Amino acid sequence: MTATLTAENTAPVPVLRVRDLTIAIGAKKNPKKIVTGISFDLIPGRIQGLAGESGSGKTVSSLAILGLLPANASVGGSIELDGTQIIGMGRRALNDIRGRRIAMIFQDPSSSLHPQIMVGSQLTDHVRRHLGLNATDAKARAVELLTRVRVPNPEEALRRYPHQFSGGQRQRIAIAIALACDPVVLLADEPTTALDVTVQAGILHLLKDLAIERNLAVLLVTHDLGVMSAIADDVAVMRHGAIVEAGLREQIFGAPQHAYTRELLDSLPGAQNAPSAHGLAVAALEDDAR
Ligand SMILES: Nc1ncnc2c1ncn2[C@@H]1O[C@H](COP(=O)(O)OP(=O)(O)OP(=O)(O)O)[C@@H](O)[C@H]1O
Repeated sequence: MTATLTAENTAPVPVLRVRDLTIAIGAKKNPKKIVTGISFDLIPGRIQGLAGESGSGKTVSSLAILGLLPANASVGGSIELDGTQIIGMGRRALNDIRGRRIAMIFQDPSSSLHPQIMVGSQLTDHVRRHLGLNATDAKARAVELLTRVRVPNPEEALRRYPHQFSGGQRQRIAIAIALACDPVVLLADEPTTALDVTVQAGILHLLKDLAIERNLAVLLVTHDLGVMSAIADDVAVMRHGAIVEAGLREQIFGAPQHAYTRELLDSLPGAQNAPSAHGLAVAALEDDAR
């Protein structure tokens, strides 16, 4: 019998599935509802954007994926990594997933870098701990990673401290550490918000390339629709803890259905020409390591 190719069996398989995620934080008697039932998939090689104004619940949602919410948070729904439920998982199992299978980069790269430890040790400690490499192989891996994220003079960079690099280079180093153990999911929370626009474009370009070449499923959390339009493949728009609209980037930017999405797009600088003419989108494709 010949197999029939249907839309169903050719659909990409998500590596991470979020279903009806609810998050409340605070005292048991009167918790504050922060996320009210969101669903999305992360697919290898694709960038899923989570957009929305400040306070809409984007960061809290991504922290839930890492099991990093405060102790007074209650989480409902389902978050499955390759079919394994993350919600309610024990601390040991979560620690094993964090950094190894799911990595994260933040707005401030310094928060993932220790200020008093040389960049080389931070990278090699990470791969030695998680991958069990010996010192020589760990160093080779560190150089390879710094080369890939385009930190200049990688051998020398290993012996420098984070403060000796620019903000953009620090974010590149944070990305190298995040990728050190070949994660399948990368959570990127406002990864370029602290950087100026020309540097932003280089980092966005890098994230886009890495997603494709490593078949990495990326969740890009940002309030900045310019950043979103530059690299996201799929976009979900959040408001007050709910997803109000989701779809392909072209649909969301070209034909937004929800009034709130239109409002956000109208508030973009140069909105009358946006989104395709947005400077970042163009710059991200043209720019190189800066
Ligand atoms: N530990 C906490 N305790 C209580 N409330 C919290 C806690 N962390 C976040 N919140 C609240 O949850 C809501 C969503 O916050 P979140 O940081 O997810 O928003 P966001 O969409 O990522 O916005 P931003 O871009 O400003 O970070 C906010 O009202 C915030 O005050």
